[in-house]
Amino acid sequence: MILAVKDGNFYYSKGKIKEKTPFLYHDPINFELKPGEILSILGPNGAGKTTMLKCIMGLQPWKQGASYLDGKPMSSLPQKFIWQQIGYIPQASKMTFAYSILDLVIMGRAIYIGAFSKPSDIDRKLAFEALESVGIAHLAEQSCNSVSGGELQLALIARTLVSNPKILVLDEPESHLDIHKQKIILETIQNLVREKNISCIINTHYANHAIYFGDKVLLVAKNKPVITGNVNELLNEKNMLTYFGIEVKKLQMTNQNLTFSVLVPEYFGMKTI
Ligand SMILES: Nc1ncnc2c1ncn2[C@@H]1O[C@H](COP(=O)(O)OP(=O)(O)OP(=O)(O)O)[C@@H](O)[C@H]1O
Repeated sequence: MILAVKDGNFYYSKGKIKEKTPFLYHDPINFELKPGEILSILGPNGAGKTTMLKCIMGLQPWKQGASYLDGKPMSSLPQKFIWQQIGYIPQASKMTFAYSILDLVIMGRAIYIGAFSKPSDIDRKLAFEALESVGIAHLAEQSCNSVSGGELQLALIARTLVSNPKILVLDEPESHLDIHKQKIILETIQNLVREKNISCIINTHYANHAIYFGDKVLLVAKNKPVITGNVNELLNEKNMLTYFGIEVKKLQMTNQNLTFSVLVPEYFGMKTI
């Protein structure tokens, strides 16, 4: 399935104020995402990344332009069909329902379970395996209300895994996770994309995570051109200064004949150890 956005732009209406509201993005959004591709969206706080994800999926209608699934305008497609294709994981938020973590994940199977049917043993098994794959199977019977924000985030990712989406959309999935859980999430996303040949859009504050995926990036910031392209070309010292106002060094490391790039903020180099 190919997801495309053509000439997308958006503004939040200012209630009754008649003045013309400027567009949130300096330029219209344009990209095409094929199976097996990962697009990382990077930009400072308030640049409009979450809004962009919502517009891309149709949760927030573009004020200009449109999103397309396999060439068909998303606005013309049934909601049920769209949500069978897209697995969306919003930013972590506290759940107020007393479901168990396992039940939360089983809900991800809803599109495969008949309206009047109960989840089968297979649904339960798949849900448990998804919890294992993100490293929190030990929390299966615990209530959603009694786990940490990061653990809940992992459970929401597991819930999306069991629904077998063709397009995975994640809004800052690593933001509440410790460094080991971040690794699990990054590897899980990359394996899913490769093995199931799905596509993925991820909002992230971690430029190095985008480099890890090594695929496409979209850079956005207030009053700056929106640019899209290859991670290795766009995530450089000049663009980090332009889009984030921070000086970084792009370092190259070689390990077992593989060369990796990493962006290191200059302030790390200013301290003497
Ligand atoms: N419902 C809303 N009504 C009006 N303005 C909004 C609304 N939601 C967000 N905004 C504003 O739109 C801008 C973009 O918000 P958005 O949440 O998309 O940014 P973001 O890049 O995801 O930020 P962050 O990195 O901090 O999560 C911000 O200035 C925000 O205050």
